[in-house]
Amino acid sequence: MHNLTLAEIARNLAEKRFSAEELTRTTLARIEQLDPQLNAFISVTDELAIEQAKAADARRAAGENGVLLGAPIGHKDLFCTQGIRTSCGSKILDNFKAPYNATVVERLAAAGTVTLGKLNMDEFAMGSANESSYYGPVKNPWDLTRVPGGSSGGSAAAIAARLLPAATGTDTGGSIRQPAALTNLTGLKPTYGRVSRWGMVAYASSLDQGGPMARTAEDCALLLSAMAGFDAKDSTSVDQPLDDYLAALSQPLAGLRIGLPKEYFSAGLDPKIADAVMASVEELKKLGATVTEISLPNMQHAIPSYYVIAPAEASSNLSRFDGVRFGYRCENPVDLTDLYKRSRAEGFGDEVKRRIMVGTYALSAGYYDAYYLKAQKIRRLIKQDFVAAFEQVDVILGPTTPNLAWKLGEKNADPVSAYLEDIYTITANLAGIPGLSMPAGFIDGLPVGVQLLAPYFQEARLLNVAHQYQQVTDWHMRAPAGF
Ligand SMILES: NC(=O)C[C@H](N)C(=O)O
Repeated sequence: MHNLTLAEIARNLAEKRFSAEELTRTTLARIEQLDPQLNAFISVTDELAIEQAKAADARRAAGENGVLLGAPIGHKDLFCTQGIRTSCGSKILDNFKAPYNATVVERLAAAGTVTLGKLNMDEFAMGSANESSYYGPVKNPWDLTRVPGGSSGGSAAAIAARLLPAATGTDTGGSIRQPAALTNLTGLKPTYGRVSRWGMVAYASSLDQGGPMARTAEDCALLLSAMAGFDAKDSTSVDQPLDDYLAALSQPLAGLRIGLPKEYFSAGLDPKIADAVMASVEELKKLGATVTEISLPNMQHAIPSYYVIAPAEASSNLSRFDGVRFGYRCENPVDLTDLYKRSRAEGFGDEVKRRIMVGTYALSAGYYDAYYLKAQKIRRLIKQDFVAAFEQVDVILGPTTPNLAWKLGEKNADPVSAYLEDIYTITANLAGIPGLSMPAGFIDGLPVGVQLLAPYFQEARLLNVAHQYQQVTDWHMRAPAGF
């Protein structure tokens, strides 16, 4: 059962080969048996899962047949779940039980999904290795001595190890696509505004976007269809009708114009990854795509501008965690200032503190123009690069990451080396365009991801290209040994 995709589960449930409750109990047993090796779950919500599974079976018995009815999923632990711990991977929210459900959680529950748990993540989604979590690092099922990527590393590890067929993630600067690449998954960051951010603990509000992670593009299409859409509770949600993501999957690729940005293949990219990416291009050509070299000249400024904008927004967003209203409070404060200071000093981890300091500095009087404003101007240039490129091509293709999954602890001494892992992914966040990572091969037993980028609101196109590629390749079907 554990190797089934969401689409296959839907067929089996419809044919009554097993019930949602049976599937849920089997999945819970597998999580209990195997998760200790991975640390992918912060909370396993077994009672809720059984309750939701029974409800899904009852809805099916009453004649409903939604594709996600009874589908097991997990949520990254920054989506608020009513009455259930929503920790954001941080000590400061370790005791926080959300009083309401995030829109994404609410919509997926209404579609009949069964929530098996809340998934580990980098603290406040800050990281690319899932090592900054208060609950300890997550291990990559392809090699337990390596990182799964981050910040949605728990979601990635759980799906790759077949503990779940699919999960939610969020992507502020690559956090869905980079862990998907490092664990052999398909992960989609939708256009900014396509998926509601209401009830998602905010990191960098102008960049954060929730999205699906699964093994196949088809499963991502199934999840996105339920997650996405206008939400009046999120002021940046865009009121535009959803495309039919499932119908789009079967479009032939004949005539598809692919752009390869020369900046994505320059120094810094592992040459073996470059070879795997070019092999995927050859497959797409066989499906009728044409290929042109393009340029995204401002890409080199993406990391510096992201690491001003994201910490600046984080320093503002995280000011609400003060020991008074939410979460952790220090013991025996002598006065209010002491309460603030010690609650935050004891509650936040090192990476979060580093970013709060950088962000506060960048926003402080006298430095705002030099850093934040300049970074915003660069952001505009990056967006214009994409707009110009998409006049020539339909999708942009390149590596998702410059390296394969690295050893746990390897980049801890030098945070900037981890920041550089986001080099190919964060431009999509800065511009707000959608991006997808799909499995494209292995090097020394470790997965390689290929990234596809498309114009605003063309998630259907990304899913279509990935699905067609997955019809002629089987990388996405490979499972790690031992899982
Ligand atoms: N949240 C993300 O998208 C991850 C990114 N590596 C960051 O640390 O900001």
